[in-house]
Amino acid sequence: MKLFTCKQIAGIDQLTMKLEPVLSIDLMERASFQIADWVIKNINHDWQIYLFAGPGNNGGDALAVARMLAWSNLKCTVYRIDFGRELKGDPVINWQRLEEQNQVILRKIDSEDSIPEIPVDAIVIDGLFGSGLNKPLDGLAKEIVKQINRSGATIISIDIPSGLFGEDNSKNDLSAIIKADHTLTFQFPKLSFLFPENCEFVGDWTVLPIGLHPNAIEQTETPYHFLTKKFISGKIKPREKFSHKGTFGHALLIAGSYGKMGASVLASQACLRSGVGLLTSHVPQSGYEIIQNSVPEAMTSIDPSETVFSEVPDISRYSAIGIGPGLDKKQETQQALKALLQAKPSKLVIDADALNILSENQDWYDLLPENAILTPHPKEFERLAGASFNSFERLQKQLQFSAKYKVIVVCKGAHSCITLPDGKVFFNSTGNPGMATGGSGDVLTGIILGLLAQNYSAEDATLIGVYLHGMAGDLAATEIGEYSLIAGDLISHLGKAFLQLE
Ligand SMILES: NC(=O)C1=CN([C@@H]2O[C@H](COP(=O)(O)OP(=O)(O)OC[C@H]3O[C@@H](n4cnc5c(N)ncnc54)[C@H](OP(=O)(O)O)[C@@H]3O)[C@@H](O)[C@H]2O)[C@H](O)CC1
Ligand SMILES: [K+]
Repeated sequence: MKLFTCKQIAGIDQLTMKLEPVLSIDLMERASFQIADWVIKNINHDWQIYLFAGPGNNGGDALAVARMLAWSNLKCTVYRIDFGRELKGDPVINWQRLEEQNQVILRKIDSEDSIPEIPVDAIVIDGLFGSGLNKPLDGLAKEIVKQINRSGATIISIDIPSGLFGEDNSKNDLSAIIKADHTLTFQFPKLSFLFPENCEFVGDWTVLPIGLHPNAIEQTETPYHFLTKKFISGKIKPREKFSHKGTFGHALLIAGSYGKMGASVLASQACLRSGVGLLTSHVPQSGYEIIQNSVPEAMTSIDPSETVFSEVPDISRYSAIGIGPGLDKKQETQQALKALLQAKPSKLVIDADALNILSENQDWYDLLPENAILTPHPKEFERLAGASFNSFERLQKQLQFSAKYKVIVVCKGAHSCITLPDGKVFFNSTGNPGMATGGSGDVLTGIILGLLAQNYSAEDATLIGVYLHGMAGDLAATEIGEYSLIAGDLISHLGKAFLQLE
């Protein structure tokens, strides 16, 4: 699914009105109906509903929602912020319709004294400001937001929590943003919803389709995408009847050191469960028995060192290479990593300690092969590319890094963010907090490696791998919950995840 900036969404609205055609008031009615329908299905009908309406179309939505909730006899009071300016456009029509309906209590807020006290067992519907916010909230608007946040009531935001920008909140006043329990957003999630620091404002979010015109969406260019099941399913290649293990590639995994062999075991198992034909796991001598016993399906390549990776094996036989999990950062490992990069492997995944070694040797970045896949978590990315003030700034750094070194970067987390050298950005839609546990990243490396070896392009191996990894986590969580989830559960649910994509 494409993701757009708020400005672009306004453009898509305009195009929809022209192409469908539909009047703006009717588009507002359609959008508001979706909100009202969700509210009616999801809230306790005995509770008082406080609707807050701002001066623009977000406020217009709130007014229409109030009228629709009254059809179902819900107890609604509308508070319309009054900056002393006349309402304009569609909100005027919706105000008049509410007056005519005469079933909803209508109040205006024109000073701090007129801001209501809101009881805890109330529902607040926040239609103060939406995608048309043009500066941080202050004055009366900020006071209303603070009062709503203080109330402890259940807050449902229309389209976007009031005060939050759809993209960059680096310069925003964070004390002047609604902290919603639920955000009901129109047609597309906004970029800022995907950044962890905004979770306290956005709460749980739901996308409500409002029938924006497919041609308008198609015509509007964007670098931002949200991974969907349909998109990923379309990338999975069927396994042909006459294929054999040679058809599905031979992966080399360089992982594990004395005391950290679990990383090699997990990544090896995940690689095999991702459909690779053959896997060779390169391990130090002390890891030989461990890997043979734990992953009998894998072949082994044994390093001369007893404890760490110290020498690159002949890489010519392998279709893809993965390096990093559990490697440690000993001097001989650092030199061996450099030698591997100098050998210019054509398909490479780099994770964990291999990334940490790189960040301590930044002059090696130029050795990175084109389309190498780097899978840092935010801290590892910070070591690679420097600190960022927030996730939006980090995304800009990530894009620069991908473009400069022509590599794919996966910044792992909730909604893992993937950047490509051509400037495209993909946010993942699968996964859950249960996956924040040791070994989860090793599993991802194994999956991506397995797909790369099967001759998926670096881009596809990354997108499918990230999505599958999260999906396996979601399937595991439905069976055992998030608390008890461990990395091994991701591997044992990979099969079911693949089945869902067929
Ligand atoms: N496709 C869709 O998503 C649809 C969305 N709809 C809804 O429309 C809003 C966007 O509506 P818009 O009128 O563009 O914007 P807002 O309602 O967010 O607010 C604009 C007004 O607010 C004033 N403003 C902006 N920032 C501030 C501020 N910091 N302090 C005070 N006032 C502010 C602005 O006034 P200016 O004079 O400054 O321009 C405007 O008066 C979207 O979010 C959806 O809810 C449609 O209903 C259906 C299609
Ligand atoms: K809002």
